[in-house]
Amino acid sequence: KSSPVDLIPGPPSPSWFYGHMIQLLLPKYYGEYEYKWQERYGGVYLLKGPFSQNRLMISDPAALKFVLNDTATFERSTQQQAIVEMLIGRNAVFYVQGDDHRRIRNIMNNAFSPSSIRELPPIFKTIAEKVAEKLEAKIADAPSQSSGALIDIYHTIHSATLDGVGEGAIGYTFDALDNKDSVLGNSHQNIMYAVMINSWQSTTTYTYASSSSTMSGVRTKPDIVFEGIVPFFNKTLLQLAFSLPTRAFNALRHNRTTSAKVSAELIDNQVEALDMGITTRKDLLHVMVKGNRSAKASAKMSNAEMQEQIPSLMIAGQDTTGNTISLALIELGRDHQLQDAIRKELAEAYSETNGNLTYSKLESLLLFNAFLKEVLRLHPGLPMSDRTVAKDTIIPLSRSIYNRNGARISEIPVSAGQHIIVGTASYNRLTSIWGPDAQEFRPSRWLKSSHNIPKDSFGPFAGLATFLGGPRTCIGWRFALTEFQVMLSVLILRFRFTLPKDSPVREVLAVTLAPANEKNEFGLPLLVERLED
Ligand code: HEM
Repeated sequence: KSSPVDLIPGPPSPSWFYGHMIQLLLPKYYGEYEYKWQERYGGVYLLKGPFSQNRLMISDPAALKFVLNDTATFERSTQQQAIVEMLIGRNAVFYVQGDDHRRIRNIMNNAFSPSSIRELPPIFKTIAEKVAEKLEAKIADAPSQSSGALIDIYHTIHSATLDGVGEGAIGYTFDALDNKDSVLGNSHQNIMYAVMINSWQSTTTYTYASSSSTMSGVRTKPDIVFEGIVPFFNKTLLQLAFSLPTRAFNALRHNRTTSAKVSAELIDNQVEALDMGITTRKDLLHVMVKGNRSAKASAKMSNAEMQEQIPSLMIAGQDTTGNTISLALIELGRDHQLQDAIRKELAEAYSETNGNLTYSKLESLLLFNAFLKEVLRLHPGLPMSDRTVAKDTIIPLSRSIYNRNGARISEIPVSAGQHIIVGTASYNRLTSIWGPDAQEFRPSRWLKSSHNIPKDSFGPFAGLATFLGGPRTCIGWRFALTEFQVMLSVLILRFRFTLPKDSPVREVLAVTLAPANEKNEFGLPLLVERLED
């Protein structure tokens, strides 16, 4: 059956079976094809999914804003929903829709407000100090007597962000940096690898304790085909698939049971503490439970709902932040001049405040924050998302395009069922917004007084699509930013990072954007040198 989007131009499909999905999801480095397509076709073009299904790729600002603001018409895609349901359940904030979503977000938004986030820097600082100690220990162990060593920092950073989301968001101590095993940590790590590697055929379960081993993290061809097939599954078939006795599904089931149990305990502890009059905890779950108690009955979350937000926050908050910090260190490791300038700004602030870099002080650092914005622009943790059109509608464009018949169009009709790719990374590189040097990493662009946030921009931060926008905006963007500021400031003040000249590291898509070597193993070897105090 022909569809109105058939007339939208796009690159020729290399395969009926895979469509463009191998090029889009599994290129040698992320964006190898996508950014060229964008250059050629602009802010909206047509791609093919598995079995040549139409997939409308959108990075046009007006179109994206329209799609993201109307969550009733543009729902999270069937595939995304199926995966969230398997991983967490139907109460997860990612899964719920409409009034339930609004009610749950209201209670959660309160917990993620600036006043709660302001309390987090000391928590992040303790974690960052532990990272620094680990790096120092590795430098001390290095065979050469120099002040530096080649260290794969990837897993240390990931443990740090697991600890960060544990202590900052859900009030749980993973002690991942101390290589401690924790029930929730083990289980969480297993499913993340199960999902990221090869969700449906994984023969290995990884234990958190051995997470320093490297592993392949990108999606395989069967995953992509599976993703294409999921929309054709009905609920019964999906549930049947979920009960298959493969290791990956075992890990998923095990994790759901474990995290439900631990989450229930965490909430009980919070309630108990509140009953005893303890209201001084700083983690966001504390604020959530407190807010929920005082909310009126119709606005409350049930216990079952509250429980599913705990694994939701863990899944959303660890890899995204861990990878972004790693990718930020790559940029610093490539450019010592920039690194030195940021270090100078940080050192001045550090001495002015006697080493107490508060939330407001960190917010005031111009170059450091320009750098973070540029990292979030070019390395968005989730470089794309999906939506499914729930009812026929017309998407406006900020720039008209020519359709396949040569007619100029400034809007695109779409039918129910149409799959849309939300091109976050592509939007962040639009030359119409960011200028002719949009592809270049240049933090100074944010320092120009003439730099304007684009008029069609959306989203909570700096006109970037990185945290998306509309009612489903990333709830954790301020949490993430504060964590980056604190962790990176501690590390930059103490160490100099260098990316080796022949480094094979590149950016790949493994649900989130991650650094990987030529064998698709996650990792980031950097030369780390201890600086004089
Ligand atoms: C650099 C770090 C991060 C990036 C790039 C990021 C990006 C995103 C994006 C793109 C979405 C929307 C997904 C979609 O609807 O398709 C999202 C949603 C979400 N994020 Fe983040 N995120 C980050 C960090 C965090 C952190 C630290 C937390 C929590 C501690 C968090 C919690 C969430 C939650 C709960 C949602 C679901 C919101 C909803 O559907 O209402 N994120 N994030």
